[in-house]
Amino acid sequence: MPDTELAARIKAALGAVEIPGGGALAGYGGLSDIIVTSHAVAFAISVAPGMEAAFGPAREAAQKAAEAVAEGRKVMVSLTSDRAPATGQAAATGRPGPPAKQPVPGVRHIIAVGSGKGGVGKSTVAANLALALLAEGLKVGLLDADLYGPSVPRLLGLEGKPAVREDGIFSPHEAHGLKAMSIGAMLEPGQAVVWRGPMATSALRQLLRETDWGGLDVLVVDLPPGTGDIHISLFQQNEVSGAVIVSTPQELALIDARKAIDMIRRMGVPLLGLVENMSHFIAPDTGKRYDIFGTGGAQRAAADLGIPFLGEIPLVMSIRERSDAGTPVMVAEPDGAEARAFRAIVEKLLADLPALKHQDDR
Ligand SMILES: Nc1ncnc2c1ncn2[C@@H]1O[C@H](COP(=O)(O)OP(=O)(O)OP(=O)(O)O)[C@@H](O)[C@H]1O
Repeated sequence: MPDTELAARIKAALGAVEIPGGGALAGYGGLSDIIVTSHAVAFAISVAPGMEAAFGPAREAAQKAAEAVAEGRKVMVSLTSDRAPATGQAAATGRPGPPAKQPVPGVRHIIAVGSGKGGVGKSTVAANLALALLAEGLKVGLLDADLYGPSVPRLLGLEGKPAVREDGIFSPHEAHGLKAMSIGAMLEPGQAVVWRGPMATSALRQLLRETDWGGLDVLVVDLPPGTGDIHISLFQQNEVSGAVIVSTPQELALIDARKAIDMIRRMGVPLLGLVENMSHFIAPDTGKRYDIFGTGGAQRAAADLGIPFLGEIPLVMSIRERSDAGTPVMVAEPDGAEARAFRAIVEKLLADLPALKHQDDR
């Protein structure tokens, strides 16, 4: 059935969902467009501040009504208000504050990997760092939250969509020893642009919290480039142990990286450090190093910003070729120089965050 037809059927089903104050959800002005992909259905209900709890039952009823006609697709209904509800101390003082941070079930630590701009190799670094953590004997997952360019399926060679259990919980893909989920599995090519704001954050929440991670020591989250709704939602709603920023040596990328770093700082998430990717070129025939972009830019920037410099990854054809073939260099050439560079970064991370290794800290 064409997507628009299914969207119309879902809207019709929402005609039976009552909203507070009377009337049906289908005719409510705060109901967003209904997005239908081959695997998922998503829509948002936006309510006045303070009305979130009152709309809770309507949201649940909407979820059930949509599921009944969604032909097996995962249904994501988000409830949003213009202002975050007041909680904790903020509530006591009458001031609005962000919702409390929550641990993710089945996950001890989250490490977010971000970048100022796209195309700097953030996903490549995230996947190889996840594999280097795995090589340290940790149980590791990789969540691709890069809505605008999900690349984890290509990097890890994932095929098809993740299985959904009867209770609606995702069973993640398993690849190279990692548990992996990608927001890409929920999207049609070219559809990312419509998944803005509440819909994107709702997708992230469900991927995080409605996946059977099965007891991970660390979940590496590949963020979209820059700063946006996904970042705010991840950092505000979840306990994140730290963030790694990936940058290329070019100054422009570093300026963008500074913005991302400032934002992470403001959100109170520990900055684990900066990784310089594509830092220099190694000639495949002679093994000679060429500093094509100049040297030390990221290292100086890290020092200026007062965050650790975690290390540099060379620009090498094999990293690209291995990634495109679905077998990251950490798996394909575990003893090579590039894999050693990723392992060295992970050693620094573990030294700075020893709790990652200690299983009994929660
Ligand atoms: N060190 C490297 N050497 C060679 N090629 C690399 C290296 N790092 C990444 N690449 C290649 O650069 C391209 C972009 O990498 P990747 O998708 O990881 O970047 P990204 O920052 O996550 O991009 P986006 O923001 O679009 O998701 C890919 O083709 C990847 O294989």
